[in-house]
Amino acid sequence: MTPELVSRDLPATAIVARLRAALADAVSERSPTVERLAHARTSVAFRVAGAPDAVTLDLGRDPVLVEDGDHAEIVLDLRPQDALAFTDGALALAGSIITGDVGHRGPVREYMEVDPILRELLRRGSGHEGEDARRSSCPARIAPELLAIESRGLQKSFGRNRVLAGLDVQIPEGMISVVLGPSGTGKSVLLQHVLGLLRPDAGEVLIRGRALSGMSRSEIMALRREIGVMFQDGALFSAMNIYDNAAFPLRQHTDLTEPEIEEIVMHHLTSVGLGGAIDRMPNELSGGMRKRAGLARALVLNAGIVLCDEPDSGLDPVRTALLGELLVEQHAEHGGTMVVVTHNIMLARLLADHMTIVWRGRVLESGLAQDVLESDTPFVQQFLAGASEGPLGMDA
Ligand SMILES: Nc1ncnc2c1ncn2[C@@H]1O[C@H](COP(=O)(O)OP(=O)(O)OP(=O)(O)O)[C@@H](O)[C@H]1O
Repeated sequence: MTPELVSRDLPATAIVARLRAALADAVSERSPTVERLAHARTSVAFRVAGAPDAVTLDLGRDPVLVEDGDHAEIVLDLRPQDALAFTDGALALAGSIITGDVGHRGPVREYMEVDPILRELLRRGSGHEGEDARRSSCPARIAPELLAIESRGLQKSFGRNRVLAGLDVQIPEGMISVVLGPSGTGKSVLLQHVLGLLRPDAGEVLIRGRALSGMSRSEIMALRREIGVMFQDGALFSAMNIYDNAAFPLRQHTDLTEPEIEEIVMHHLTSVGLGGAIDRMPNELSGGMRKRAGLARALVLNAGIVLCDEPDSGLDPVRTALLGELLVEQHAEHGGTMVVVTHNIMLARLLADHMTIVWRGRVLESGLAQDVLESDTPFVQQFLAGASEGPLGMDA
């Protein structure tokens, strides 16, 4: 690779051709490693084995060579739905996303398997049908270093009500992951375990590879700062206006000055369409507005993981779709890992890069959304169709 590999002046088609070549090169004989940025959605750095330098490919500016061992990234400022346009050379590339720290080095293929954009680039760029088919099959298990959240054999009962029955969930870093399941199947209980609000009867939860069970109370409190939560009902403080609700986490967890807080809060409230409603009290808002205020509050700390518990509850289908689009937009802007818990299949289809179907406290199916949606497994088909006939019964 050379510094001329990608340049802003190149036409999109040339950028695509060069990037494809670089990616193809990267997963073949040179066997480089990829550096994953913990908070970035599509930032990837290639380090070519044996080369003295790492190459930074930043499509928003000229590429830069950095010294071996330094921070380096390739930044593709693309949303998943733009990946096809990008590979067709029809999309002009702009901007960049550079956030977080290098979190992992490993074979680029591992990263590729959980990053929908890289997968698509490589799949379409390879030109080998057989290889395409192999690459598009979702790995049964994702490398632990690439997971934002993992639950292993999680069990939880309330009295005689067994809610989680050995739940193995894998939430990959950097995507919108939807945990889909019918009411009462234990999705919210899972989120409470992730936040350290409930202790499992057996099994464990790991956040970015760290087991919650091994953490002290203060470490769990610190961890919660890394996790933004959009609660089911918005969970706004009724005595505070919208501005103060959104400012609350910043006032509680940071030393920022009020002007700095104002800048952040106004940015987020404006981006969720509430810039004109900052003085309103929660009871003066519609259900959809309360959700959006809750989302803004979940985002202000720029947490690497955002959990959204039933964001569609109480919303009609149109408002649900609008909120879904807002979540996709916000994720594209801020990156990170977004976990959406819902029983709404329409919302899941709209949002999910990755999907986990939970049934009776166990995982039925998990993988990249396109693979899960196309699964021919009878119980997944029945679940996605919402059909009463099939292997899933009341007592399944
Ligand atoms: N703190 C608790 N004490 C006792 N039972 C609980 C507690 N929390 C949850 N449960 C029970 O656990 C089961 C699963 O609840 P959970 O809220 O996780 O379901 P869910 O999948 O999120 O469903 P929904 O879509 O309705 O929110 C329910 O039977 C619920 O009554």
